[in-house]
Amino acid sequence: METLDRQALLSLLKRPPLRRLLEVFNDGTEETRIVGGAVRNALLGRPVTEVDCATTMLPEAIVERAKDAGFKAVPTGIEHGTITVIVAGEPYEITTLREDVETDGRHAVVHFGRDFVLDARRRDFTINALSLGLDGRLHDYTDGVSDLAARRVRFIGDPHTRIREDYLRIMRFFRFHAEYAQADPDPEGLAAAGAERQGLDILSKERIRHELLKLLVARRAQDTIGVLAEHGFLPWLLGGAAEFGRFSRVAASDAANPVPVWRLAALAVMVEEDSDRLRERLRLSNDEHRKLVAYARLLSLVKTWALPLDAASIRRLAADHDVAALDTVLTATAGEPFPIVHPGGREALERYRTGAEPVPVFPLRGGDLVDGGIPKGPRIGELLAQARQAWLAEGCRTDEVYAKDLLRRVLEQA
Ligand SMILES: Nc1ccn([C@@H]2O[C@H](COP(=O)(O)OP(=O)(O)OP(=O)(O)O)[C@@H](O)[C@H]2O)c(=O)n1
Repeated sequence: METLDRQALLSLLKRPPLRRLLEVFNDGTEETRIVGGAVRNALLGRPVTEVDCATTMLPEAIVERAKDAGFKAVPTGIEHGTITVIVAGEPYEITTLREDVETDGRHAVVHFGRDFVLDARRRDFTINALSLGLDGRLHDYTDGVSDLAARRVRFIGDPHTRIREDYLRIMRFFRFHAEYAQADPDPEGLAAAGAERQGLDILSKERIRHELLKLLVARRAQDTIGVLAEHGFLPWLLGGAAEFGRFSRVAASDAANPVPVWRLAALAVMVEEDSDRLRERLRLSNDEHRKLVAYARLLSLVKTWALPLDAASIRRLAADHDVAALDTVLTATAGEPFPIVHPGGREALERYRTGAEPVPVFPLRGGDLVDGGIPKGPRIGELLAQARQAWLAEGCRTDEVYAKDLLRRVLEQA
């Protein structure tokens, strides 16, 4: 059992805007507490960036009281009873206590209540159901404290029932496990997640995307993605094959600054078509899609590169492609027979990746050709493209002598 940070928990109540908020929303009749992630993270001694509160007050009354106290109130999820109250520039979500009685696996029709116990029991995991009162009392109705101390993620009550209320909880189970747990996933939760996984199909792509990208960069993503691979979840989530070994190598090397899209590339992109499928399946942005395509192209390129990748090859690849994509490809494939990367190539890549050496930039512009007497028009683009190929083949030099000579050759040829 690890210790929990009670001091950090109580210091939440010392934050002046939060304290002020709780004082306004607690009186003899109404009660408001800090709930969920803020309590969990404070007890773990982790940073608390968002604070959610639960209250016995109804949404309209929250708005009215906030205004009386001079706080701004924005109804951000009024149908679920959520109002964002802004105190000294800091936003807090205050939600009326609820009991979700009707669910269809995606949405809940909310019934407001006044009972903190019922509100805790309708939540997903025991570690997410803790609440803290203004008086400093920690309320634990679901054994969340002992699970938190044991770094264990468990559903509240019957996992099947909790999952059927919202199938996204399958993803959340793995995401929270990867972020907070220590040992293997809770066997009951894992078995239920496997049995209910077909329900993921009814969820919106945006919700899956959100949880999957968070899971990919969670603290113990490597182990947890390994569990998903072992239990056959990955084809289900990704719609195609997965390369766990490549993911694992990237996750081991980028831990200080993980980027979800590169981890996704390593895990799920083998050929360019995978990028298109993932864009559709996970509603990726154009920029994310572009990165997956860059990864796919580099992967096929370096695997068939005729020579071992030395500093000159890396210089050329870096000049012509996305450096982060190149870095991810070479890290991902490091345990494979191809490509062969020379130490000099690795060092060069490291210099480009960290910015210690600038990535070479093609030194000619259309204007240089126009100044040299070529008429404006499509021919300029063609000549520049040819010159660029020559520049790449000749070592991507950027000095003035070379640039002038290149321009001279282009003009002669035209
Ligand atoms: N499908 C869901 C989503 C959320 N919750 C509850 O709503 C709270 C807030 O959800 P969310 O903001 O997603 O999680 P946090 O705990 O705040 O953690 P994080 O910020 O890492 O997402 C959770 O603690 C959990 O109690 C739930 O029971 N079922």
